[in-house]
Amino acid sequence: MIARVIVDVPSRATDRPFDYAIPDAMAGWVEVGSRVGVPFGGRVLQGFVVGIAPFAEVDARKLKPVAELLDHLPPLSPDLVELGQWIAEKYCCPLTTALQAMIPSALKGKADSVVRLSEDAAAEPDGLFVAEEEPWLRYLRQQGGEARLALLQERFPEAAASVKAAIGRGTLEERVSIRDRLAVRKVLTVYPSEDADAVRAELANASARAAKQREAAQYMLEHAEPIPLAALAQALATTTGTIRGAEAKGWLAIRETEQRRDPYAGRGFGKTAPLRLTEGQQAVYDELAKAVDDASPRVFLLHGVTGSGKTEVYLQAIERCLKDDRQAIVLVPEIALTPQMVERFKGRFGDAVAVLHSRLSSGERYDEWRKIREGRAEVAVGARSAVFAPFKRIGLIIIDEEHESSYKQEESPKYHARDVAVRRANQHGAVVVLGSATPSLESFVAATASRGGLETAGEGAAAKRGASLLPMPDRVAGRPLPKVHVVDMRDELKDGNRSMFSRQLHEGLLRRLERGEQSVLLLNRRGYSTFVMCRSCGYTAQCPHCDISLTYHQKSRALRCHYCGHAEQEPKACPSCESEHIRFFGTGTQRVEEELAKLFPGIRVIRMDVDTTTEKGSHEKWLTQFGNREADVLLGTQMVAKGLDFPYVTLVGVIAADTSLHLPDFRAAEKTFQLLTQVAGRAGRHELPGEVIVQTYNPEHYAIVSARHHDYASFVREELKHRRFMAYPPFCRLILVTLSHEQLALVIGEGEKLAGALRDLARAAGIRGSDEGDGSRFMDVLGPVASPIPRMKDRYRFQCMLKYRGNVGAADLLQQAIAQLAGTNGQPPVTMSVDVDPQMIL
Ligand SMILES: Nc1ncnc2c1ncn2[C@@H]1O[C@H](COP(=O)(O)OP(=O)(O)OP(=O)(O)O)[C@@H](O)[C@H]1O
Ligand SMILES: [Zn+2]
Repeated sequence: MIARVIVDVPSRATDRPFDYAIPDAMAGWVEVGSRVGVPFGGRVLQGFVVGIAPFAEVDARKLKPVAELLDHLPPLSPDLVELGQWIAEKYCCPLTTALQAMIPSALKGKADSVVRLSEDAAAEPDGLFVAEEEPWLRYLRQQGGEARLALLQERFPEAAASVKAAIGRGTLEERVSIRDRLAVRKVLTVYPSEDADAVRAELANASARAAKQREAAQYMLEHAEPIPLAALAQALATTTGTIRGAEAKGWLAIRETEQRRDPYAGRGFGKTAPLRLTEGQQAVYDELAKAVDDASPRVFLLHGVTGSGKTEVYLQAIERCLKDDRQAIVLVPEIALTPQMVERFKGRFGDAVAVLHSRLSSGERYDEWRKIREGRAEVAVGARSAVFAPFKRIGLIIIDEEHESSYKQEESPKYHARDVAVRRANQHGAVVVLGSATPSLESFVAATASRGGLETAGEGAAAKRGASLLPMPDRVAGRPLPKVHVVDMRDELKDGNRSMFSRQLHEGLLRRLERGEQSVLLLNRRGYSTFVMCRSCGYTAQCPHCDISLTYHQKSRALRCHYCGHAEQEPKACPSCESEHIRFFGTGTQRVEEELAKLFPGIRVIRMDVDTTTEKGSHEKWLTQFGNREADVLLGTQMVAKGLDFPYVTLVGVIAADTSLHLPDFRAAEKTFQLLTQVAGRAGRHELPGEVIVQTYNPEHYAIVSARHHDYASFVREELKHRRFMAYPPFCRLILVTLSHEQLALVIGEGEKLAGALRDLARAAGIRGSDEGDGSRFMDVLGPVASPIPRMKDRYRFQCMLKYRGNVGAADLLQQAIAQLAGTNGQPPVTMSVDVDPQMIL
């Protein structure tokens, strides 16, 4: 049999399967999805098996064999391999990049070639046909018979030929060594002897000298439960050596066993019972339950206002799915993976829940992933990549806060978890639930297009099959949505208030302090920067490697570049005019914190932003403290806007609603509306009524007006008008290509060539521009133009944008165009990064 293998070299030239013979010893073990080591270009590389075939496409005698099989259980299943192929095509990336994205990082590791003396050769030096005194052989023996091939070649360049010859004869075996060999944590564990009676008899006769060994044996007889060696030694106040002595006598056994790392070990999750659903919840649940039972792929958009009880509906739908003996995946934004959220799922489904997110160590992630792979979990709760959870029979995939841009991966493969989920659900006959209080326009249009007759690009995730809209317009228990006040900051200035707090917000905070209630303050820092500017000449500090201002960090008194990490000391005088009137500008969370302390002496503030949440577990710690009412104010960036449910929060303040409104991004208004609605939803979720104060310089902007009235429908109506007029998604689709290189002229030249090639290809395929036909099927090639950040890490950046609609095969045309630019090595002379359906146009 033949294995068709994708080697782990992410380049265009190697992006196809290569055939290898499956040795007899591995027959039946090598499957689609297996990870193998294969000889490739003089080395042994890691690869994935993507096909098994009876015959090779090349001369079978020239075929090399698979060198080794790397796992007991294949890390990927055939359906995941197929999903990977779909991702590679749709998002224009090498297949190996797509497959690597599906496995935990502990399994990734760089593959290294290792050589080892074969057993025969080690026993019989003559078999090597190499003089025993050859330095490399001596070295290898000193190393216990094994060394990295690259290291051996580097140390003994003159011996390259004789090493190669030894490999050829098989006296030196070449293997792949991958770090994951260490990924499973093993501990030495003590087991009771299998023949307890014999041990008892011996203990009765043994001399008194081995008292501690007897004690250990006695302990194991009494407890009969395996215990880690170190723990037993500690419990008996003795050494591990003593216990090994008891093992030597046959009184107990010591074995290496795996120790599973459970990130939530030792934390009790109180078991919760299903709540009695409200009428609104029941109606939605009934629809979902029916679809889950049908087991045919469906997509639902659950549009439920904040606090409408979406999570309870998810929980009960999952329960239904598990009863049908199928598994469920729940995706939540990384930021929302708070203990609160995890608790709700663990509380309902206990140990059947595996949790996957980036704040776990890679070992913990690996163990949680294996819990799924080995069938010990039924529900996976996690961020974006949990969409690849290796379940066999998926019945339900839930995407909470489906509008969140963090579902789009920013590095290759640049996939959107929502689209991948819909595809995966099709493979499994599963139901997808997209839940949000503020659905993305793409999903909303897909769910209403069939009824409202809106013509759209029609290829979005939800549009594929036509999503069904499930509304939940009311909060649980008839609680009202909080009242939203909009404060015009221009009036504050006119009335002589120069503070960052309006009089109304100041007053609101004061009242909460008096009443012992809590407040959440949001400073949307995106688009903000705390930059350094000279008041005399207007100089601003720029990164020497990137065209972007440096950001001031007060703690270290340093200026840092957020793109390349460049750091420098805060200047004492302006480097340009030597004036001393140089200072930092902008309103970071740090400054708000200082201002709060000044205005409200004794106020207890928890600040949550990238600077205060880098440490593992810090995010949790802050929220627990706030939940225990150890602080009056929770101040932070976007991360305070999502998913939090605290009963004593009665005031939400938005310090500057405009910061995201004026970004050079066609989604700016949508992002602003979503953020305001989400953060407003944190107030008054329980008995105490809530109030929201939004400060802005644009009180008449429709994003702010609609948020003020909790009016999603009017926002969408207005926003769709703009999108249609500008021909932006969801009325078209986009592909962004960014070209980068150290040489400016080369970037521009290649950009021109790429755009030219694309236009020619489109014309040849009979695809017209947006201004030519009726607009139902077109493709425009925009650019090349300089990227919004035209230089990053000393590389110049230009971009081309494909704007298209209808079935034009844009990704395919792009691949062809890039291939035309490629040199003999298969790569174009500049770096090209492709982003299909970009979320950010930066
Ligand atoms: N059927 C019910 N009966 C009583 N309480 C409920 C019910 N369903 C949900 N709740 C409670 O209502 C509150 C809000 O529910 P939940 O957090 O699920 O809303 P949500 O729609 O997910 O909100 P958001 O989108 O704002 O995060 C929670 O405290 C939850 O325990
Ligand atoms: Zn920089």
